[in-house]
Amino acid sequence: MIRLGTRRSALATVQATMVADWLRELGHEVELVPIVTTGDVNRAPVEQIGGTGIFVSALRDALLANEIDIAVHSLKDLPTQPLEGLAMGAIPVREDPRDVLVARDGLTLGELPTGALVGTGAARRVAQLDALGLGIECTGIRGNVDTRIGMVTEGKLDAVVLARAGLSRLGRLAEVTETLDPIQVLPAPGQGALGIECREGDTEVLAALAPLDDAATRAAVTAERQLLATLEAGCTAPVGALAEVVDGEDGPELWLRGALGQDDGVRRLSANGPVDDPVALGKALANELLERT
Ligand SMILES: NCc1[nH]cc(CCC(=O)O)c1CC(=O)O
Repeated sequence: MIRLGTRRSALATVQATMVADWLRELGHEVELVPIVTTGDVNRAPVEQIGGTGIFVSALRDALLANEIDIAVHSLKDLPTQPLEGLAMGAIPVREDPRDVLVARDGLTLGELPTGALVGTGAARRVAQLDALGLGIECTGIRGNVDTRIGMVTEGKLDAVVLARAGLSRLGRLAEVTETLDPIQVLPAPGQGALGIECREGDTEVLAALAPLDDAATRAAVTAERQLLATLEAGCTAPVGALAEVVDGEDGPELWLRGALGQDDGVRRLSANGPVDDPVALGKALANELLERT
């Protein structure tokens, strides 16, 4: 029996159930174990509670305490620093990594009037939206997907920006009014991907998870997360990144784009590298972003 730890939110539950179903299809027995994290209990802005890891610490503690065998994380919420004793057993095929707009009256970003109120507290999204010079105003919000979309439906906000992957998993893509082009808004490093953690050296669980891993997704998110780590930033930093395996002249290569919000605007750069060294690519692009500042 594999004990799978999950947060109780609708999105976390859907994600955990997906992973449980994949494992069951492979012939494993799986039990869901609900875990409450600081991020679920505390309604204050994420930046104030202490940033990185507030949604994952309790899950990781439960893994180390042998109360659960695997933890399913949204990779974008997972700190880049590896934790002693834990291993990333699988990174499954990623969902569409882009951000989306859910606006009143079916509006797109360019159709929002000057002064429109857009709900998002994420520094990455605020920096990139400001850089577009649309005259819209970003305001911080917290709460689950339902609460956020509700603020648009109830007329308290003109729009909210969310991860497409979350809406897709919750079956709410119909409410999307525009999918944001990464040329304008780069997603958070790891957005749309799941990270399935287990205990290091737990060979049975590692073997069970291995078939769920997708090499291209792992290469892409490794480059994105290395960029974030080299910038010494966390999930609350104004950093966007998106890597993809693309067809190069001599076969597949990794293409990484990065955005760094600063006082005077957003800096963007991109670079290509070999698929088998995503860490070097992430470091190189991060250093280039820093050099130009
Ligand atoms: N920060 C919360 C969070 N963590 C993961 C997702 C979406 C799913 C994903 O990116 O895998 C979301 C919601 C959002 O940003 O809209």
